[in-house]
Amino acid sequence: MIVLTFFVVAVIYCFAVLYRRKQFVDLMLNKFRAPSTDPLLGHVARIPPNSPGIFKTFFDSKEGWFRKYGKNIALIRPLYDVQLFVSNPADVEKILANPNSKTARKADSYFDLEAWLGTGLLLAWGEKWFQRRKIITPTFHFNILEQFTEVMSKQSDILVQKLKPKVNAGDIDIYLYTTLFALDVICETSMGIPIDAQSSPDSEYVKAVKEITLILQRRFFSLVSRWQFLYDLTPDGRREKELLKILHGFTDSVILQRREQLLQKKPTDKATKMNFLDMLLNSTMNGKPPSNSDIREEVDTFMFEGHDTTTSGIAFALYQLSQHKDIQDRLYEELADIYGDTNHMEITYKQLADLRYLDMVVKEALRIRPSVPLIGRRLTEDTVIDGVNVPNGTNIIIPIYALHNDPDNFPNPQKFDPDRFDPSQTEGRHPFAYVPFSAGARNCIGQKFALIEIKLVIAKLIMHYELLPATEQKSPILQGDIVLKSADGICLRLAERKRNK
Ligand code: HEM
Repeated sequence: MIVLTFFVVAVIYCFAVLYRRKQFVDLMLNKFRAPSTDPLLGHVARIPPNSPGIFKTFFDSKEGWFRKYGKNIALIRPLYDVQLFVSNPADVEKILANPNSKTARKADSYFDLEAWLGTGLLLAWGEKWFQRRKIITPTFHFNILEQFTEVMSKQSDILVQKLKPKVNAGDIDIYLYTTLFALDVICETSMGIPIDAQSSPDSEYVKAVKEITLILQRRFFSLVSRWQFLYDLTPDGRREKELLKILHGFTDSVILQRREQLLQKKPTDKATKMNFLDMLLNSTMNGKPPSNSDIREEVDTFMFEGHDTTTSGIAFALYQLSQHKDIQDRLYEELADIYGDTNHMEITYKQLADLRYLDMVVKEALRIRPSVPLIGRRLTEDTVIDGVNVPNGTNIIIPIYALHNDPDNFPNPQKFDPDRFDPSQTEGRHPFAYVPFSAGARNCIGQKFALIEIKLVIAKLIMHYELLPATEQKSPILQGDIVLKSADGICLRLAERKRNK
């Protein structure tokens, strides 16, 4: 009898919750435009079950939902779960620049990442986030970035050498090269551990990151993923566990090596004396040394955020240059004016600031193909969006890709045009129309680091090689697996740079 009563109460409770959620869905659909929904599956029934299909559904420049339904859309996931997509710059500003945003929670969907990244800086919120950000911020001080530039330069030279055999050798997938380069950079700079990924290209870690990000994207739309015990029984759930062993095993080994080096007081080299990992190992959290799991969650966060994002930024920028000879020539001229025709150029941190056209090229590359296509927040207070009072607790997704490719913000958005970022043309643009690194208190802590890395490697490659369009691939098939990627690689051809100076 007790069991039966419990069962009946539980069923009534579930129905009451669903009823309340349905009422909220109806309210949101009344206020925000969206395609028609299935009663149980919401919009998932209308979205193809594969990564490029999902991306196209939302972001296609002609047929995508943001073109059809406007800037702010209510997406309904199974069981009446509302995710409000907001891409009106004024509304984006309200969410990202909210003075309370330091305690802002990330959207619920981020917590699918928790098994991998723990509650490190990306997922943390409130006091924990505040303390961690304070400890980690000095890692990106000017003096340290200046030292990191030497490592980035060295790794760029290695990349140039690795690409030599590919000159006049047909199409290559440049993504495969930039991902190893970025992994080497993050390990040697932030962790103080050189891993030589560029010399051993079959990195298990890189493959595992690729696969887990795909799985996590599928999880966002899956019905069972809401219940961990059910999700664990699915093929994706089981595979995720195997991948986590590889990912955590890798970061554990990096931490261990660095601990041993520090104990023996033998820093690997001058350039990596002070780094992110040392800063963490020497820090105190709540008056105590950080535990192994405190350190690992931050290392996992940095390894992922610090390599997958820059990989995408570099690869898509090189792709755009291969497609636009005029822009590439102008960039080469700017570099050649400073470095002449030397193959052995050393670009310093200070010089990078003077390369204005390079800066515009990189900004435009991150506009048209932002490495992080979506970010999310959970409202911590009622907020008026588009004139509608959206209640505390609502999940908001900011589709950076849609914002950057909206003709109202950037006319003719599909055109790659670095001149958009000439200071004469940026006047009057809403400051929140362009947010590749997000904005506000929870912006990207690695922004400066990333920009140096991207600029340096592009400059070195352009000085050595001419980038030409691929013969086979028409245009990369985009997919947003947390970080923007391409289903069929990012292809181009290389030729020896013809010196004209
Ligand atoms: C092109 C390169 C990069 C892009 C486009 C990028 C973009 C972003 C964006 C959009 C966010 C906000 C995420 C959110 O709101 O959920 C973010 C956060 C973050 N990024 Fe980056 N990122 C890049 C490179 C890096 C690098 C190189 C590092 C580390 C060395 C890094 C570390 C982080 C961390 C730790 C956070 C969380 C910050 C916080 O919440 O306090 N990122 N990044």
